[in-house]
Amino acid sequence: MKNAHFPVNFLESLQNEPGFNPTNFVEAHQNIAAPTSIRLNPFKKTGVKLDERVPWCAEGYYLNERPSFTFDPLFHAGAYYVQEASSMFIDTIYRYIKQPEPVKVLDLCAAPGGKSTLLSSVLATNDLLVANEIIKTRVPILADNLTRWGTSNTIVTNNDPKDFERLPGFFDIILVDAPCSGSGMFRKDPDAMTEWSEANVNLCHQRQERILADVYPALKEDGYLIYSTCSYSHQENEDILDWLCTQFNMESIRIPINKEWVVVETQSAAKQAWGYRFYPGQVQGEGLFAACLRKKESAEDPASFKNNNNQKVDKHELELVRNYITEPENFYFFKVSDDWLAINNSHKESLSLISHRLYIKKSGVRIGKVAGRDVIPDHELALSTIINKEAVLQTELEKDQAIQYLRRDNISINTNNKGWSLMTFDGLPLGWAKLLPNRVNNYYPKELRILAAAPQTKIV
Ligand SMILES: C[S@@+](CC[C@H](N)C(=O)[O-])C[C@H]1O[C@@H](n2cnc3c(N)ncnc32)[C@H](O)[C@@H]1O
Repeated sequence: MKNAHFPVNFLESLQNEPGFNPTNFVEAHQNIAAPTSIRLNPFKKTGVKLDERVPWCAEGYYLNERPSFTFDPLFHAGAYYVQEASSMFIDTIYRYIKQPEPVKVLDLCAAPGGKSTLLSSVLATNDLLVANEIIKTRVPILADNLTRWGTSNTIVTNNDPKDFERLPGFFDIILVDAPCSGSGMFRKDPDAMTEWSEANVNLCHQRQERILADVYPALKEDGYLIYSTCSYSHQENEDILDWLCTQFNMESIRIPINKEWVVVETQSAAKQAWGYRFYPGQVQGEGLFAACLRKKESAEDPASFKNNNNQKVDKHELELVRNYITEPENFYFFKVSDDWLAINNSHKESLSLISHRLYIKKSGVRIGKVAGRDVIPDHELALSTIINKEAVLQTELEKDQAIQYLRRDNISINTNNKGWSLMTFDGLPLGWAKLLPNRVNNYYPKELRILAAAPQTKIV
């Protein structure tokens, strides 16, 4: 990117920000391209070898160039997520505050799902992740990314932060990756510069306070709040930490960082709350601010949560669908309309509570519908990490065939097998097809199919 034209007053407004180096910063925006980075899915291992690690994230790697992810079947299989490197710092924070007991985690501002898939990688099966997005049109991308990731302990909701007051003291950890003025993304998205103004920074600050005040009651006593923005502005970062510590009796948590990362550790003016700033030109990544605080005061008694969700179960159908899941004894099976779903047993009660208080868009893994003695398997099952692959046919595809399949084109396969089959690439499922005597019916979801023309350059 050449000759970055920063908004009026932008650079001046950053002069006193901790660790800000205008020379490095301008140079990075004018002459250094934003690095490309991906985060591998620890539950979907492939033979891909990468060597340049993102230092603050166990599964994060830099790539030498930006390949066409759309034309990489492993991307569609959920083997990795394309994520800006600085954002992966949430991995360091989570691993530091991680408790031995099962936790309930809320990602309040979750779409498109970068930090949700990250959290989902570090959570155990008996931990619960609620990934929420307020904007309805952004929920499908969040749900699709989590479906690709394949974990079974996630619930996706579409609610306003205020609605979470219906779950007082419910969450052990809340991540608020707040909507912000977006200056941290200027290098990747120079168009964002046109929207920046000091007035907008102030509006964002007010909205951030409102979001945090709304969700605060849902955090348990001694629970952790992780706050992040992709803004450099004090008003949206350290000032928010001061406001939180003043308003809510929270204590700041200092996160150990390695000096070699060149992350800037800051403290807020009034309460000396710790924060972590990432500047392009100093770190290999974009702008990020992150901080972690702990709630000290008592929440409402979580024991007030009671539920009664004993659905009548069709035993014949249940027997059929159980076969599709590994270790079905660890799962609670339930129906939504005609679809069977499964979620870890430990989340049965949470699911029931949440379903009475919030608007659920996806929960656990959708297995499919029972039709007579058959199960029509769902796409979510194909991509999930709990599918019992021994119970289903599998057809391994070459790369060209995989792309045809992902385009939802007709594919021809030389096989004598018949019936539902997982279509796999490099051993990882991409979706379902039905093998018939003379043809293959492609059941890749229409809304997910590749529409783009093939790239001219070589795919790496
Ligand atoms: C920085 S983005 C989140 C990125 C996401 N955490 C990730 O890592 O992929 C902020 C999100 O907050 C949502 N948002 C916007 N206004 C909001 C509000 N008033 N309350 C809660 N969320 C809001 C946006 O739709 C957006 O998805």
